[in-house]
Amino acid sequence: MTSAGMASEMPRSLDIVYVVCGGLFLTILLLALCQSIYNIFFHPLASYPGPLHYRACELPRLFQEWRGNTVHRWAELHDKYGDVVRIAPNQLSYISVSAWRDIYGARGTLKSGGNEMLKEELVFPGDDFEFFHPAKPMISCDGVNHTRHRRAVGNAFSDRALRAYEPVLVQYINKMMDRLQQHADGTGHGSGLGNAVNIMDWFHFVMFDITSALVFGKSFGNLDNGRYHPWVARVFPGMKLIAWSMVVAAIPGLGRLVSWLLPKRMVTEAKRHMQSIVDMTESRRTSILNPPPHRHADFMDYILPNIKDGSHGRQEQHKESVLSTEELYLNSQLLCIAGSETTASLLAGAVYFLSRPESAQHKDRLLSELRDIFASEDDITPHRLNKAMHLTAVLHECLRLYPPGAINMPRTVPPGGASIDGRYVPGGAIVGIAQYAAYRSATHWTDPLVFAPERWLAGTNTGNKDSAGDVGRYANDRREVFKPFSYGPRNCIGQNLAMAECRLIVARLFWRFEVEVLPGQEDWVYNQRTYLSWEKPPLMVKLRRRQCLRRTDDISNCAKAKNITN
Ligand code: HEM
Repeated sequence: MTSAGMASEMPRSLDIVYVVCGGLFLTILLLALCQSIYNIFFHPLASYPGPLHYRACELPRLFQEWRGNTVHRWAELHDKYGDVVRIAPNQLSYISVSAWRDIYGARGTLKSGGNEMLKEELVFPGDDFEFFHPAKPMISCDGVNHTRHRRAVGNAFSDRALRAYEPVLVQYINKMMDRLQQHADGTGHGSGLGNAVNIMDWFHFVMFDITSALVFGKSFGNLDNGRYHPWVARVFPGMKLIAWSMVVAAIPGLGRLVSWLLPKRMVTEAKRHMQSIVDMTESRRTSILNPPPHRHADFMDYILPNIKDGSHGRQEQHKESVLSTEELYLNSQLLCIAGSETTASLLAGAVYFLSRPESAQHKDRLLSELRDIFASEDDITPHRLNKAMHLTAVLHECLRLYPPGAINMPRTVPPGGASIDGRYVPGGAIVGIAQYAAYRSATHWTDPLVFAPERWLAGTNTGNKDSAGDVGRYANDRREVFKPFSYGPRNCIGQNLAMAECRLIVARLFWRFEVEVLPGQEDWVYNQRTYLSWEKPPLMVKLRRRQCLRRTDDISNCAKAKNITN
């Protein structure tokens, strides 16, 4: 072919490319339009309310997930549309009391003829992050396996077991208090400068240390070193990565692509992260043969008798309380993260809310309650803290305004469909409760945005005005909607432990220190994004040792002493 001929061929082939691409683009656009019209007018969920673009296509929800803005956005939508909102073509979000029972309540497994809601699994782009397939941790396995997991792990959370763990809690909380004391005295090192401390870090340190001590019999050593153990440090970016991966995997075709494009370094890191869990679990397992002196009680005392190598997948064992070694590893990892990150959020919430100027009366009331029960800080024990009703009310109020499990916990409606809130929802739809929205909805709460621990004491009080305010004002609050540890067979297995840990830490922290949140953090809880859990920025506080550390100290002298030291 001559060069002139080639030149005339080139534009013609370019034209063809343009026409094909243009045609393809128009076809995709047309298909998307048809799909959107179907979603809006003919989809089985078409009669549910929600913004037009959310009902039409999946992208607005995915966009919010990517931004980590779902909890705030769903709260706005519930304020506008009511108890149920269609947040995506096939997805409903609820905030009503009865939806808790309908979605998360026991309904019998599909296998046994029941119609349980199916737990949405985390969908990763590719198989690189699926360790020990087909084994799964208890939080994401199917209903039948889940019963087996709960039986195998349940005894580790009995009242008797929790009492056996008390020395572990006290040991690590003492360590944290000592380190914070150094900061208050201006001699501290590690996460903080002088008496200004990033308390968020210290809450992560203490919670990951306690939980690792309970899972592996040995802590991560965050408190000793005053910094994050590398395993813990990788948890937070890891959660963001998983949240983003789930967004990408939800777009057809993109999941595989991203799995190919993911830097190999990330996959290697994830493998190394899991390998550390395997090593630590195995080290705890072999320590049975040669137990260290003064070994403390831990979860494994109760779980290890239920581990049988190679048991996974054997049908007859579904009914028993037997786990495979792989399931043990996956549950160890789950316990480490679920037991630490959540409690650290609650503790930070408590510091934030109690330190606000308008909360002074709640803090005073908390201190006087503690002084009524205990003579000194050394007297404060987890068991005796059960009596501290105001302290529990404070923690409930923090869980309401800043629930650690804020994101919707999705479930898939089983094939036959189900009735939720008295309305039929077809099989395959994804449903969930928006806790953050439910706990700040004016339809459920009086003064929903006000931090008012007394609302939790209303049931035990006649509504008289007392030093903490008018408790009767909150008599009509719908406290039944408040389930920060979820509900039903898959609720939080660690809730009693979590409350015991947080009661002990908050009581001792406020007993010993004046805690002041430094200026510029007034919106600390309100501006956070969520990637599976809250993405918590530093919470800078100033700590000052109180002058009155025993019940017998005269409170009026304390006030004077405080003014002098300030
Ligand atoms: C304030 C602290 C905590 C909060 C608010 C909390 C909240 C929750 C919620 C909402 C769930 C249900 C998740 C879902 O259905 O997807 C859950 C499950 C779970 N939590 Fe907690 N949690 C806390 C502390 C703990 C602690 C201390 C542990 C253990 C040491 C723990 C271990 C677990 C486990 C293993 C599950 C999965 C249970 C199952 O699937 O059967 N959590 N938690």
